[in-house]
Amino acid sequence: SELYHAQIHLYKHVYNFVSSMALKSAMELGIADAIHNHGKPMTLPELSSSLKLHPSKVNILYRFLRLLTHNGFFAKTTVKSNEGEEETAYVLTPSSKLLVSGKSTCLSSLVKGALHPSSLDMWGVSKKWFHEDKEQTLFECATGENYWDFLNKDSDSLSMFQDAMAADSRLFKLAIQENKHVFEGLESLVDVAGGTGGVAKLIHEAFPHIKCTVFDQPQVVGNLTGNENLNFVGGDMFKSVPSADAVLLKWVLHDWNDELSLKILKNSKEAISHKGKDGKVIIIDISIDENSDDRGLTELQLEYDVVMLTMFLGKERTKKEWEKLIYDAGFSRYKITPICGFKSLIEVYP
Ligand SMILES: OCc1ccc2c(c1)OC[C@]1(O)c3cc4c(cc3O[C@H]21)OCO4
Repeated sequence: SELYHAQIHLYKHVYNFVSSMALKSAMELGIADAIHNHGKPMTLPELSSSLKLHPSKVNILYRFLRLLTHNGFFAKTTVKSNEGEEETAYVLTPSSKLLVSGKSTCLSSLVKGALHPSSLDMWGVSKKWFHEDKEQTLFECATGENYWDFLNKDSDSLSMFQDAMAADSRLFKLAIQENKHVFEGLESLVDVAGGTGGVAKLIHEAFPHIKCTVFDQPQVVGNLTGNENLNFVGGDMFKSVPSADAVLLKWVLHDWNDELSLKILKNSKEAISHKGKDGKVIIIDISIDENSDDRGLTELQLEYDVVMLTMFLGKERTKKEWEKLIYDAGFSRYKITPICGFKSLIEVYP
């Protein structure tokens, strides 16, 4: 009946957080690493002892694994025990392979950061946030400070955040390999808000002749040293951007509203102005396709939009919104290419 399905729909959304927290627990316990290192399907007792859990926790581990297996993070098979009996054993799936540490595809630090209390606790004041007249993020409403100020004053949170960004950047390696043409012909590139240089290092590896500059706030790049073709420059992207043949803006503009994004794009346009028509700005961000029939992808993109809104007063943009922003910044042409996962690569030309 309609009432039955409406209840399932509502209750499922109430308890989605349990699936998020079960995933977080799997990451914290290192379940994916244990199964990966076991080298073959792993039974529950083998997994429990590998995780050094107290025997009383074996059934708790089973209940978490049952939910995570149902959600596609593990799969069940059977193995023969020494006595020749069939035993249930667990194997990794493509999703839990993203939790195997040490691999370039490991996203554990993103799971840790995105599900850290500093990202969740703010939701306790959402009603107050909706009813106040101040324009501030939910994070500021809850903590009294801007998220970036919070990161810059708490080195553990800053390194947790940077580890998360670096994890996502490592996956960007696949995008670079699939889109070499975007970087060919460039002699220099400045990675704006490039943090600790994760992306610049990937570009430098793939294109050693490109002179890469990582540009971020002084307290982020201050004590970082590069090499002959990879250097770090401190500054304020809202004032000016160091000049180069190309400016890279990966996961930056979605942190900022249109007015501030326009400022960053105009400064980026200035930075490539010496290259005339050959200069370009490369934006890596979500481009929401409202006509997409991939409801799961759109749900993730709209969830990211609310995360950016509540933490940065930022936004994820639709294709039309990107077009308006790009033209308002004075650029003449752009090209959007979907890249690995849920983001797009937008080449913008003066
Ligand atoms: O554009 C930058 C950018 C890109 C992604 C994310 C950002 C900001 O903040 C929200 C987020 O969900 C988040 C919050 C975090 C974190 C990672 C993390 O990933 C997500 O580590 C600590 O807190």
